[in-house]
Amino acid sequence: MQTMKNILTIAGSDSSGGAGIQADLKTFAAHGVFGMSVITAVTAQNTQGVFAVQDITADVIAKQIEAIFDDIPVAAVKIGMVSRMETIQIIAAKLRQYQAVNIVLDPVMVSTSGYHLLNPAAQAILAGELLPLAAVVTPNIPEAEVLTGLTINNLTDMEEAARRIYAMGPGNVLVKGGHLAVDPENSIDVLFDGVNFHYLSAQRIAAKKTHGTGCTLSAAIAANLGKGLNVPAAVTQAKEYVTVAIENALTIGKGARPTHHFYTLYKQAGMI
Ligand SMILES: Nc1ncnc2c1ncn2[C@@H]1O[C@H](COP(=O)(O)OP(=O)(O)OP(=O)(O)O)[C@@H](O)[C@H]1O
Ligand SMILES: Cc1ncc(CO)c(N)n1
Repeated sequence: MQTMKNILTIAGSDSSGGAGIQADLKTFAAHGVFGMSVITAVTAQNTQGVFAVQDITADVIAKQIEAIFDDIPVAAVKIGMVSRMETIQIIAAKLRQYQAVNIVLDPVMVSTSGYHLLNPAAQAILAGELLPLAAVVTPNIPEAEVLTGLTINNLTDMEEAARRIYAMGPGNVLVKGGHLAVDPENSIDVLFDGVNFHYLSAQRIAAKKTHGTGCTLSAAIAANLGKGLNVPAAVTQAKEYVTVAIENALTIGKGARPTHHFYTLYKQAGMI
C-alpha cells in the first residue's frame, strides 16, 4: 500500500550538501515524503564558494524526467537551479507534457557566495516559461528585483513586487525577506495569492552567514503541498521548519553554515 507521497526536486547538486539537491532530499526525508531528483547541473561547491559548474545536457534532463513520470506518481515538484536556456525549456516542456501539479519554483539566480547559478541571459526565459507553471514561486529580494525591475527597500516594495510577479502567471508569490532587514528583529516573508497578502514573520537569527535556506524552504513547501496542505498552510509550516533549521545551522566548514534539516527529529529521538 502506498503510504508516502513521492516528491521530485529538479535542481543542481551542491557537493558540500548544504544547498541544491542535497538540501532538498534531506528536507523531503524530514517531512516523511519519498524524495526523487532530476539533476540539472553538478557544482563544485563548499561553505566558502562555488568553484565550477558542469551543466547536464537537455537530453539527459529530459530522460531523467521521463524515467520518473512514466513510472511513478509525482505529488509535487520543486524546481531550483536551472542554469541556462536549454535547461529551462526542456523542463517546462516536460512538466507541461506530464501535467505536473503542485510545482514550487525557487528562481535561483546567484549563490550566497555571489556565483551566477542562472545565466543572466536566461532570466527572461525562466520568467516566461516556468513562472506560469508554478503553484508557488519563492524569490528572495534580489531575485524579485531582477524579475520586476524594482528596487526593494521595505514591505510596501515587497508587496508591489509580489503583485507584479503574480501578473506573470504563478498561482502564489512568496517574496522572502531574508536579505532585507526591514525589521532588524524579524525576517518577514510576504505571500500573495492574487487577492490577499499574508505576512510570515520569524525572529531574525543573528548568526554567522547561512546557506541553503531558500532551497530548504521551497523543498518544504513542495513536501507540504504534496501531502495535501493548502498553500497558506504549506508555506506557514515550511517557514516554521526553516526557522528551526536556521536556528540550529551547523558549523561544518570555514564559511556559510548549512541548515540543520533534522533538528526536531533528532531531538525527539534523543540523539542530540
Ligand atoms: N537570519 C535569518 N533569521 C531568520 N530567518 C531567516 C534569516 N535569513 C533568512 N531567513 C528566512 O529563510 C528563508 C529563506 O530566505 P532567504 O531570503 O535567505 O532565501 P535565499 O536567499 O533564497 O536563500 P539561499 O540563497 O541562502 O539558499 C525565508 O523564510 C527567510 O525569511
Ligand atoms: C546547487 C545549488 N542550488 C542552489 C543554490 C542556492 O543556494 C546553491 N548554492 N547551489
